[in-house]
Amino acid sequence: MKPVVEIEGLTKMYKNNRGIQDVTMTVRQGDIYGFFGPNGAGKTTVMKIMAGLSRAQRGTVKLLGYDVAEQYEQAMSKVGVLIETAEVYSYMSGRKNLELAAKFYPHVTSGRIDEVLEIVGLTPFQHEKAAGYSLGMKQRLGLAAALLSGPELMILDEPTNGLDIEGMVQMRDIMMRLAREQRITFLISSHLIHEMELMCNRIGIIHQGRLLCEASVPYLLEQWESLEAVYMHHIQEDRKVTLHA
Ligand SMILES: Nc1ncnc2c1ncn2[C@@H]1O[C@H](COP(=O)(O)OP(=O)(O)OP(=O)(O)O)[C@@H](O)[C@H]1O
Repeated sequence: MKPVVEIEGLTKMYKNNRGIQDVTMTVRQGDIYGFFGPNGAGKTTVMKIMAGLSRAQRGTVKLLGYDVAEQYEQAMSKVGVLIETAEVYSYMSGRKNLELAAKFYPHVTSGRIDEVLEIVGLTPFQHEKAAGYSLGMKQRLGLAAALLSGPELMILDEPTNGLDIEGMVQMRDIMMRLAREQRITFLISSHLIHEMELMCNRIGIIHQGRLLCEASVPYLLEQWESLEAVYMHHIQEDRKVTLHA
């Protein structure tokens, strides 16, 4: 499978000496790649650099073969992004929010807005003000906005964060259906390991700014009882290395 995301040696350290160090990872076409790490591990930092919202000090990011820092427009042309919580104008209806987002894409038609509303299950609520939407509905509206341009790759930072069980299941079902039926590749960050186990075929584990492991989920589950066990093993090994360094 050809790589859709190629990240090499990505480093960005903030003044407080936190950040990410030498992160190298690969997402292949058709993956639902789980980018797993606890709070503060560095997931958002990596994703912001990927989306061109922040600059790395070292390293490169290629999306669909294009370097984000040097060929930004080509790199992002088939990429949908949802970083942190969806930006939703609550005084507008769900549909009006999408019409506003569609202005960034000259080729997006009103028919495409109908399609994405249908995909995320918001068709019956499209004319209601977003102020009355639940958090899950707002996240699904954000997902719809990210889908407008018909992306091949979706970069989603904690898309299920803060959702209740029903909201999580709905979001997960939509993403898995899009991957299966529309062959969209997903890079999804989360601090919920069970979510990753249910949804992802590959996983990258980041801890304190460093990628500790990248592997296929079925391969890991042949050797370990759960991804939680994989994670605990890797952070314990990492602590030993840090202790002896
Ligand atoms: N602008 C900033 N200035 C200083 N430190 C920052 C800044 N942004 C992030 N950090 C620090 O860098 C580290 C990585 O943060 P990041 O937000 O990328 O982690 P995360 O894995 O996305 O965590 P979370 O799930 O809590 O969002 C954290 O220790 C955080 O405190």
